[in-house]
Parts: sequence; structure tokens; C-alpha cells
Amino acid sequence: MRRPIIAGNWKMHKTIAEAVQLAEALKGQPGELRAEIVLCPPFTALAAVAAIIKDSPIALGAQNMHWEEQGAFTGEISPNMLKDAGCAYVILGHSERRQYFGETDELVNRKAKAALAHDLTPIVCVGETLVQREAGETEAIVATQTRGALAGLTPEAVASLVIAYEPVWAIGTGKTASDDDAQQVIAFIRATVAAEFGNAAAAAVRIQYGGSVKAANAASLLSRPDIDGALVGGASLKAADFQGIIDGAR
Ligand SMILES: O=C(CO)COP(=O)(O)O
Repeated sequence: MRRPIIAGNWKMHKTIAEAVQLAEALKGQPGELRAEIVLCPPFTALAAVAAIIKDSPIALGAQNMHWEEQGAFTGEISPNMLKDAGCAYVILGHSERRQYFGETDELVNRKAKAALAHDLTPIVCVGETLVQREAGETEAIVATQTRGALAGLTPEAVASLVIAYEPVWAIGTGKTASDDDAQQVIAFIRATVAAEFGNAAAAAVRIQYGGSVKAANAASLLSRPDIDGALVGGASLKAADFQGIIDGAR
């Protein structure tokens, strides 16, 4: 049984004080959680958020990572630095990194291998642009991105990680993929994993949907058989909004 995973990608938002306030508010929420919850603040707030959630079931994730352990890579953060700050997860290959910082599947693959080698669970993002969707290329794009990002991994490693299907046209636009569309593409990604890594890896790998997820649409997206959670941007920045999404997974 795959446990749903709901991650908040705070992107380039929140000072340390603001991050602490949000983490405190979420930590205080009572109740049994069916889903695993991950907070992904900016690098500057990782350690502060780690201190707040350390005795809670909430896990910490980063939004990006370099693949080397150390060295002359000005401005970069390494996998062991993320571990040191308390991270269990790292988002890799987000479409914003691909679009604005030139990240390729090959680079995402290198980062995924480094993350796994350091006991960090990658959340590998894939997804098509609007132009690609309208050209009927959705499946070709997500298959290429999935194969490229996971190339060379063992089936066991693939089983342990998380894939986030985030159609680029749905990110920050208020346009969510329909439940049917999201389910269909995620089932296709799972079939791609099965073809490359076998049925056991495909049955175990968790695949999230991301793109304008909010409390109002989370429960029905999460009720679909192949959708194993959500990667949430805007609606993860306010405790009440994110809590509403978490409630959708109860
Ligand atoms: O990019 C996203 C999460 O990684 C989605 O962002 P929004 O939820 O703001 O659309």
C-alpha cells in the first residue's frame, strides 16, 4: 500500500521568522495523518524549520541540490549539507529549475543518484508545457523525463523515491488538471516505470500530482487510484490552506 505524501514547496518565499511561524502552526494541528507531510522551505530556513518539526511526524525537504559533496561551486548546496540541516527529501528537476536555470534530465539524473547515495529521498518532477500538451506530446514528454531522470537506478531505488507530475500549465495558474487527466497521465508514468524497472518498482513508487492544488480539489484528486499525494506551491504558504489539503487525505 502506498502512503500518500503531501509536500509543500514554499519556493522563494518566507523569511526565517515567517517560516518558523508557518511550521509552528502546522505542527500544532492535531489528528491522525494518513498522509506523510513534507515541508520544503528555502535553504535559509531549513535548520530553523527542522528544529520545530523534529518531534513531529512532519518531514523536511529542500527544493534543489548540487550533486557533489563539496567543492568550488559558488552558490550551491550539497546533499550532505541538506542532511546536516535535517532534510529527508529533496525536490529535483522542478519545472522552474528546468525553465529558468537550464536543468536537463541528465542533470536531474545526476542529482537523483547523489540524493539516494546520501539517504535523501528525491521528489523528481516531470510535466509538459501547454504547447506540448496542445501538440499531443504529453506522454512522450513525461516518458522521456521519467526515463532520463531515473536512468541507471536500481528497481529498489526507484521504488523508494517520489515522482511529482506537474503539468507546467497548471503551476500557479489556478488551472488544475482534471482528476481524469491527472489520473491518466500518472497511470501512464507508472506504466513507464514498469516498462523500465519492473512491476514491483512501479507498484511501490509514489507519484504525486502538482499544479494549483488547493483544499477544494485535493480530496477528489487524492481519491484517484494512481495519485499518491500532492506537491503544493501557493496553497502551502498559509497554514489554513495547507491544512485543508492535508485534511483531504484523511
Ligand atoms: O509548482 C508547484 C509545486 O511544486 C505547484 O505550484 P502551485 O500549487 O502554486 O500551482
